Amino acid sequence: KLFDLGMIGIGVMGKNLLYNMADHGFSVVGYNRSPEKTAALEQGATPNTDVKGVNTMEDLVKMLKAPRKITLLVPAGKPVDDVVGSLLPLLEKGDIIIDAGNSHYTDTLRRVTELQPKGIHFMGMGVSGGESGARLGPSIMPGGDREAYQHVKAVLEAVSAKVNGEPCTAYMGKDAAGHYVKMVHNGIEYAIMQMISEIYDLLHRGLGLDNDELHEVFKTWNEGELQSFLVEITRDIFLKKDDKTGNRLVDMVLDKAGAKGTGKWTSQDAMDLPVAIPSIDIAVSLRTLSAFKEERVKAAAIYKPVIEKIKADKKQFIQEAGEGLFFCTIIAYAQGLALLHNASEELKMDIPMQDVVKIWRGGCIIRSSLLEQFYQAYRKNPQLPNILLDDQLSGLVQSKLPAIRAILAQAIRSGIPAAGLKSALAYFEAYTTERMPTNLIQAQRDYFGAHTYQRIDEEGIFHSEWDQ
Ligand SMILES: O=C(O)[C@H](O)[C@@H](O)[C@H](O)[C@H](O)COP(=O)(O)O
Repeated sequence: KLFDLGMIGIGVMGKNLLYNMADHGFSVVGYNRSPEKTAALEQGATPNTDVKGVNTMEDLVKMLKAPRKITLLVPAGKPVDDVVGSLLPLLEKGDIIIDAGNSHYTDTLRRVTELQPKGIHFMGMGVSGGESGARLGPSIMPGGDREAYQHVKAVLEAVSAKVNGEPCTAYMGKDAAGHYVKMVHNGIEYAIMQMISEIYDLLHRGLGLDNDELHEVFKTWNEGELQSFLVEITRDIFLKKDDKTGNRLVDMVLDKAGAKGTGKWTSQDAMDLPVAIPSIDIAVSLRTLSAFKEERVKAAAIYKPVIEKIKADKKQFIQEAGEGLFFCTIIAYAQGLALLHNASEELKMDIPMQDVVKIWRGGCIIRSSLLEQFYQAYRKNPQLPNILLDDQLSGLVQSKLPAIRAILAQAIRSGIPAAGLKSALAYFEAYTTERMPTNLIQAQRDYFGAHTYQRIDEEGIFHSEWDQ
């Protein structure tokens, strides 16, 4: 008997994705050196589904139908190269390796190029949705060789989340497009999480809402235009009790944010392209700053910051905070999607933007009701360089301006950082400014470094002796 698919890396994500495939009628083989792990894999499978565990790669390869389709869910970097290195001698022309981990797209590009001459298809595939997503329906972002994609299209569509019956997976483009799209997905995730945490700070330290009130606010927001996975889990987080102390667990969590790298990669790549994504950059930086806990405590002791309580009408401020978050969330997506649009052109990946936002409507961490509106915008204009240029969305964004300005004015008066929210408004105001003050920067650069400048009234490159 030959099996449909193989999985190398049966940790939580790998195992859950494998079970999801089996639950949709595919026969799957999971590889792990440890017989205990593979035995546990078989035992944990849904009864009457076709799950097999093996302890050698030889056995894995021998048991697969041609062309072999082997998914890797191992840590990014060297572990992926090690597995590919062990697999290669066992594979035949036409076989397909799918890296479903959070690999850096340049590694994927290298692997695609290295394996092509050997006739082995290497696909980089983003999988979003965490452990439960992998098990019940993630958003899946496959990229690479289109012919290879045709061989896995059916299983990916079967296991992915569904929105209006449509699968949250589609071909993301050439080469490393799948991992590039996933990287930017995570960059946007960082920005939105940062913005939600700042709104929490304004409502909690500023307006004085307690966890029950915060729960109610996010519960209401999740029933409206802010409906999204991140607002939904935030709603639930405020109610979670700490078994140890009886306090709310969120209050017991240390304010040092972790980061596994995808957010940083997004910022690094945007700087290189270049495309401006300040709200993602600031989210990465503030995770970094949060890790300097000891220094922050010292600084707080020196400056003794006093948070001035927000005295605004509670109901109205909460309303404005919701609209402000909505505004900033759109800006976070706008920056990430603009990066994807430009990177697709620069790296010749032909990323179908309307499919990106379509498959982000469900299953992934940044899924939200907003994605449907972005989908409509790209359907109208697949080459839209920035969603802020869409006439439908521009009206929506414009309508939230008074609210974001009102809450940021309060934030500044209160002494609450809100750097992510501020970056979103600043980006919007700069992006919608016909004449930025950068003429002065050009003058300064030419003054101290003869870096030249262009004129508004004449073609050409100019230099002036500014001190004469
Ligand atoms: O889409 C997802 O399912 C998540 O984004 C997933 O990929 C992972 O949870 C992040 O990589 C965490 O990233 P940080 O550790 O950098 O926050």
